[in-house]
Amino acid sequence: MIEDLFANDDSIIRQWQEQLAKDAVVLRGFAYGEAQALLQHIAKIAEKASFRHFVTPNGHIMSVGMTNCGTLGWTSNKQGYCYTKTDPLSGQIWPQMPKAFQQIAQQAASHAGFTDFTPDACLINRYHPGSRLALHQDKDEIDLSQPIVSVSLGLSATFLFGGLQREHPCQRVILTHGDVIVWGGDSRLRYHGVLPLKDGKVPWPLQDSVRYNLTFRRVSLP
Ligand SMILES: O=C(O)CCC(=O)C(=O)O
Ligand SMILES: [Fe+2]
Repeated sequence: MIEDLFANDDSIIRQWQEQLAKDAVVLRGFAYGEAQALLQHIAKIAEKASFRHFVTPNGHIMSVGMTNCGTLGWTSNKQGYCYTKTDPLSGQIWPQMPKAFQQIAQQAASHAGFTDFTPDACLINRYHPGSRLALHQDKDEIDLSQPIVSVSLGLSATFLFGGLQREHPCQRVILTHGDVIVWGGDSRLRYHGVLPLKDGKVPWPLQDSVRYNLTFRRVSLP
């Protein structure tokens, strides 16, 4: 009864955890309280390093818009995938990783049992309805001892979380505004992807039909 009273009250942050596999967990609502600040930082970063659609090595234009912050940024072109210190569009170094980004990433990682996570790269993904991310492994990082921390903001998405082989079955996980997934250790190289984004209710303070995802990585060895 009491719960029903608060069911539609967005000022109450509900947080819980769901274990997906060994060393992989969804932290529901973990970034909800920081969401507005994170979105403001994304807008500032995009003023310096705008969202763009990378071409994959096989010539496909990605439907997800991407940019980066941190000392290294993930890029793709016909030659392959790599991390660069500068933005190939501007020739400038990538925007600094905001403190608020580092904090939420470190807190989420340590909540999931990975202490001392020190990300040096944050890939920022922007999805519009219809955008998708094919099943892949995050394996361009030299340091695979640290986890991936992935923060979802905006429209809900269906995240596919598979096994260590592409053919392994995938769990379908609905990720909503403020959810965080952490995967590392034995799960670090699990395949994952995002189904084509559906339009839906856009959470405050966003106005457009959009989903952002912050993916924090440790690329280089400490
Ligand atoms: O958008 C997501 O939830 C996943 C993003 C992802 O897998 C990546 O950037 O490598
Ligand atoms: Fe990924």
